Amino acid sequence: MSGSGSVRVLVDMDGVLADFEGALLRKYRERYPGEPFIELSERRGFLARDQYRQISPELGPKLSSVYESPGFFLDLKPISGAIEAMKEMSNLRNTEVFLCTSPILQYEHCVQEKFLWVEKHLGAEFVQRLILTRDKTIVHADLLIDDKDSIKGESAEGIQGLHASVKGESAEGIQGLHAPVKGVQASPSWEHILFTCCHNQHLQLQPPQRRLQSWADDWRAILDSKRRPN
Ligand SMILES: O=c1ccn([C@H]2C[C@H](O)[C@@H](COP(=O)(O)O)O2)c(=O)[nH]1
Ligand SMILES: [Mg+2]
Repeated sequence: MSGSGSVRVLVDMDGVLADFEGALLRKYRERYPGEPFIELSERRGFLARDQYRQISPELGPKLSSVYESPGFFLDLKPISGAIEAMKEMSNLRNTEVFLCTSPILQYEHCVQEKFLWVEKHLGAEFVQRLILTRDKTIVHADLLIDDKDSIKGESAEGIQGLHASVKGESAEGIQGLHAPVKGVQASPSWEHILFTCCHNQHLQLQPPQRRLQSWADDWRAILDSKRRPN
């Protein structure tokens, strides 16, 4: 992947650099004080909206109205140690750092606010390193540090996932939409490092899958493990 001794790292934003879950719970409770809520220690599954929907169908849209509101993404607080780690990481020799984040489909505020958040907390030089994509599997790197437990996309694995989820469509239609592109690799180039977040902390990883418990954990050793000797 990267040259001898060098490493390219993708770092996710929500749940890794920015405290999405903490802000979501706090602002949801402010907006809907009488409604049931889920303590962060009880969160399960990547999409908070889905867990709220299981309590009651109308809670899903109520929850998403919070992160679709102007100012939500810009106001997110940095996760402890994240800013310091990013600055140190980007100053390491032979180390390329990119931010890689998926905007919500109601992108009106989210997209601009993600750029503004990066400039505010990390500085203008990191704005140049910001990748917004709904499919992280097609971005080439050695590592992806991300709190989402299952990252799917247009890799072969992702295509199978899409086929399985598009029930009732003819095979022809699915192939037309998601035909594998000649020469495209069958799986992402990066190793996914699961960043611990309230919604994934209970998950038991299967070796060789690895976690980063927090920014106080040894992220330097994880980067070094991907460096090829000179
Ligand atoms: O219930 C939820 C929880 C999260 N999201 C959105 C919010 C973020 O924009 C993305 C996550 O992006 P990552 O780059 O994977 O961190 O998911 C949501 O829509 N609903
Ligand atoms: Mg995330």
